[in-house]
Amino acid sequence: MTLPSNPLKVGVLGATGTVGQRFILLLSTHPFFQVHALGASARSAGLPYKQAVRWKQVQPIPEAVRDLVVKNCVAEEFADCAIVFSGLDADVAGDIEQAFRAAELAVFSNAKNFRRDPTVPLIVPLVNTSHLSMIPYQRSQLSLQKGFIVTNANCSTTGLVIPLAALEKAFGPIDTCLVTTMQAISGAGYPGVPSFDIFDNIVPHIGGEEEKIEWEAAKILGGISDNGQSFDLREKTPINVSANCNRVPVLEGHTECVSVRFARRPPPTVEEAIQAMRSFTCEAQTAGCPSAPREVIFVHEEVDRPQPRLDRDFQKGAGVNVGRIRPCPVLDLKFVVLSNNVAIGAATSSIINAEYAVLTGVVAS
Ligand SMILES: NC(=O)C1=CN([C@@H]2O[C@H](COP(=O)(O)OP(=O)(O)OC[C@H]3O[C@@H](n4cnc5c(N)ncnc54)[C@H](OP(=O)(O)O)[C@@H]3O)[C@@H](O)[C@H]2O)C=CC1
Ligand SMILES: N[C@@H](CC(=O)OP(=O)(O)O)C(=O)O
Repeated sequence: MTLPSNPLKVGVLGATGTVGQRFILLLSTHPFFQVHALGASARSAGLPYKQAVRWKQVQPIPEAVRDLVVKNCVAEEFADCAIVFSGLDADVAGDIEQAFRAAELAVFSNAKNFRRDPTVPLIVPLVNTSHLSMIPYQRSQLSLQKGFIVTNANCSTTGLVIPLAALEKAFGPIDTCLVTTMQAISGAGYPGVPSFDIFDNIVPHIGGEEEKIEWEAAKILGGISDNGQSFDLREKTPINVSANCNRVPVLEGHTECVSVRFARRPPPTVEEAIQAMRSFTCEAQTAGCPSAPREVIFVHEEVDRPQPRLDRDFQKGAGVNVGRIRPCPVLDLKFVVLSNNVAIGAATSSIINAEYAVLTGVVAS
């Protein structure tokens, strides 16, 4: 593992948005990274950050970025950044991130645009940091020396696959998974869902969300071919996921009710599943990533937990909360997951991915 001798200069694209603001806060005290450049739309470019942003965080804007002038998202303006984090709106993220990669920049993105790309890793850092091994092939396909794109997953996918990974590690493949989400309004960015739609209400549709969860789980939980040139997408051990997604009047924290069936018979008991989740560890912890949670999965014993208001900030939102692990009379087991959609569901994941890339030499420090 290589610890950087000096802080690395990093850029944040979409710095004024919901995810961008979380990047700013997390990076302002980061031991490896120093915010050097901020990018957003033409509406914000040219303004000091404090003027461009509609700041919605509890903590004040960090001193070091208050007066940084926001730039247009063009690669030349970020040329001296070792890493660029992207919290860009998906409508523009595709072209911008591709241009940054072509300019030999290392891009860690929250946007959906490249998640299905056959050479782009889709990494939930508490599950599959090993997929970074695809980077040499991605670079070779584009004749690049340093540039690449790594994505992190949809926020609901992220909360789901972490307990699934723990269960699969202990008990082998899960073949069926039913999940019903209750997703916070911050997931829709700012200003997001109109108050008239969400106050005193539940909206039983989030465009494209169910398809993303159903597809992304297999890429994350699957392996990489022996030659390091393709993701296996679980062809040999299919994991069939069916998702129902709902927007609920919660500010932060996505809750998911999950039922699973294992390929192996007999399936694990509730006690065995609790033990597997509690003892689950990941490479990001072993490697010493500073933003990795101490406990990947915190299993609650109380019958009425996890709850978003009480549990979303546990471990700064970097791990996941699981509760109510119990037998399922239709499949094998069922449980509830709570993950912080703007932390491990977004900015924290990108940052841990970047920390791991630095520690393992994928990004030179
Ligand atoms: N919110 C969440 O929980 C999660 C979000 N994501 C993904 O992360 C990304 C950001 O989401 P979120 O922060 O919620 O979105 P927001 O709408 O809050 O922020 C979008 C950002 O994109 C910038 N932007 C918009 N248009 C352009 C443009 N033409 N050129 C350059 N920059 C532009 C905005 O800048 P300006 O202020 O100048 O308009 C703003 O900084 C999205 O792709 C989203 O899908 C992923 C996981 C979770
Ligand atoms: N769709 C998620 C947030 C999001 O932007 O997802 P994605 O990054 O997959 O587009 C939510 O509304 O809670």
